[in-house]
Amino acid sequence: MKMTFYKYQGTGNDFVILDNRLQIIDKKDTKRIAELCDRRFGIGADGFILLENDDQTDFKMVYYNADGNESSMCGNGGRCIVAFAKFLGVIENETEFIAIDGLHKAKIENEIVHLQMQDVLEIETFQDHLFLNTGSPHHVEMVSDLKDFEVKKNGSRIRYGEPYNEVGSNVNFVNQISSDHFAVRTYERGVEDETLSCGTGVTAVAIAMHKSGKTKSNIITLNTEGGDLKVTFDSNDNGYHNIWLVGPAEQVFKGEIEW
Ligand SMILES: N[C@@H](CCC[C@H](N)C(=O)O)C(=O)O
Repeated sequence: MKMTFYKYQGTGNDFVILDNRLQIIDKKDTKRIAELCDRRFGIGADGFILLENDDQTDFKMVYYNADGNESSMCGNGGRCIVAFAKFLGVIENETEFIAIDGLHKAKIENEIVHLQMQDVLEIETFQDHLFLNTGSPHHVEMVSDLKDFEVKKNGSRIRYGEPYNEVGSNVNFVNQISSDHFAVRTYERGVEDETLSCGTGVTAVAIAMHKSGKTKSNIITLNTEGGDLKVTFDSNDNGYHNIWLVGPAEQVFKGEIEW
């Protein structure tokens, strides 16, 4: 059967998105999803996303990594699916939708998508890194020379090493630019490579930098290889609340695939 697909990107993290409100897609077809995400033999993307109906919210987001496996939350994909829902006429400028990690609020202002992330109540602090879950698991480590840093080599070593092993973690390497501005490069599990940006990753970095005292600000700019994102939050003794990931999300092209 022929299906229309849409390609979106959010700060260079790119996704194939399909409208699956009629439940046409075989969601267990890992091989087909991986083929579509392949940059040489397919459309090419870091992830694959389905927009589906939900009884209680405006829509449901189902997220797969480029390897074809359903995974945990994708922040940039979340911003892109909000833009897609508006494009389809499913929402106007404000929404509540459901994803694998729970309910998300979002709004679109001047083409910029603001996505509310889950509260972060647990952060593990180690000598050279922090570990936290912002919808997806993230290892956050500061490095001195981010520009020339070997993200794929070091990221994959950490991702497959102790204590993460096969389940893995995404790995973020960070440089501080100013009191409230950081540069980030991320190795993503499930893509098994560096991506140009990771939304749950920059959210984790902003919170980790605040937790470790590198910044006192609760409005943080994150510079990724694919563009700038902002993360804002409130914090108290219990953790981090009212967390918002803010940035652009753009439809790049659409086409037809055989499914
Ligand atoms: N690109 C994403 C993260 C997607 C999920 C991740 N690869 C995982 O499996 O944990 C983002 O923007 O958050």
